[in-house]
Amino acid sequence: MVSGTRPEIIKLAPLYHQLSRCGWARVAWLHTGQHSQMADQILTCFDIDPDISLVRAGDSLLEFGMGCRVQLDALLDRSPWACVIVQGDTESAFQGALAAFYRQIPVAHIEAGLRTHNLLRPFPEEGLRQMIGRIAKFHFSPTSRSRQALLAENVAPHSIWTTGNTVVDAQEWICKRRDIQRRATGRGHMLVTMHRRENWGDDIDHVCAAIADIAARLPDLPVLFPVHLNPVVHGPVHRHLGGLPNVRLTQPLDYLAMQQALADAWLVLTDSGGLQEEAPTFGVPVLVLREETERPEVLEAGCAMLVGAHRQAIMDQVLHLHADAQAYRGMQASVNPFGDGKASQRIAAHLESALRPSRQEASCLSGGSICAEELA
Ligand SMILES: CC(=O)N[C@@H]1[C@@H](OP(=O)(O)OP(=O)(O)OC[C@H]2O[C@@H](n3ccc(=O)[nH]c3=O)[C@H](O)[C@@H]2O)O[C@H](CO)[C@@H](O)[C@@H]1O
Repeated sequence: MVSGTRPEIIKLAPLYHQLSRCGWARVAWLHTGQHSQMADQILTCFDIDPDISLVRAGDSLLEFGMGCRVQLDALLDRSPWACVIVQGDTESAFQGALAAFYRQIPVAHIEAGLRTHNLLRPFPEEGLRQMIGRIAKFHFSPTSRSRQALLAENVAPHSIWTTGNTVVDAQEWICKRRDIQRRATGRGHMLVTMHRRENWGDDIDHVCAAIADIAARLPDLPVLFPVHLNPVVHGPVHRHLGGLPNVRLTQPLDYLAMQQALADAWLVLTDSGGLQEEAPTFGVPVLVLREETERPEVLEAGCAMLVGAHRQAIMDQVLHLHADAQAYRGMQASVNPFGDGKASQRIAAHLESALRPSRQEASCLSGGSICAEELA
């Protein structure tokens, strides 16, 4: 399993534990180092100690990607890997898939088929996810819509399984173990996160201006903003919002704290894919700080709305939901449209049926009595 960023670790962790328990497979967790501090928090949260950690070859995405490719190829050459599992749309996922593809090792793509069909938004994730979809052998799509997107790209139907998103499995995993439930009295806070590349620059300024407007108009509404460590985000957010009495800027939260923050939220403002999928678990409405989403299911379920990075649109929607209790209730999801918490079980079962050696092969592999001719 090859991953490197916070969201990948969260969405691969349930599958890692599922496969580690099943007995028919030996699973290795490879961390690429794309995220460091944010990744360490999450790995600890999910009791995962990587079997292999790459050395990050540089700060730019180019240097990182090149370093990944060289190290991954050497590692894949060393052992007879049956499959490389990647998740989503990051550089780590793409490099893991590409290195496996060049060695003709089957690639299993988790969260396959999400599309905005706009290669510039999100950039470069939309392109990376499509390219992984081109070279993967096993496609695990969260919803029927993502399955349809793969079929429209001529991905073979028998190589696609619709399983739900493992993000809901991860929530269930942590909520059971750490007793996450709503503890806020009263309305709760407005939770804000931003990190997407296409929002960098003016868009961050516009969103921060909207949050400052809201903080001034609704002084009794606490705002919680865990600020992504990337300096392109961290700088402007602290410049615009630092020092406002009802806006709390924090370090990125560990996963446990983030789920508790979601459970206690009145409203979520985010450009995060994962948060669009997680908020419905707690029935919290989402205003998506993007022009499009590869999660239209959340819009169709009525529990999220696109507001882009438009200062006035963000302000209007927040004030509307704050004033109109009926409109707010209409956005509170009753079920999560992205999954039922059993996606990792389904994925593990499909991988077993596709990869587990037959009895004969297993015997031959272990040097047993059955010989190669019988296998032939
Ligand atoms: C285009 C797009 O949408 N791509 C997505 C992107 O992931 P994302 O947009 O969801 O990224 P983030 O928002 O960084 O992560 C979110 C997770 O992090 C937790 N979190 C957040 C803040 C914090 O302070 N503490 C935390 O614990 C939070 O609960 C959630 O689970 O890449 C993934 C990998 O390829 C893809 O799967 C995924 O489609």
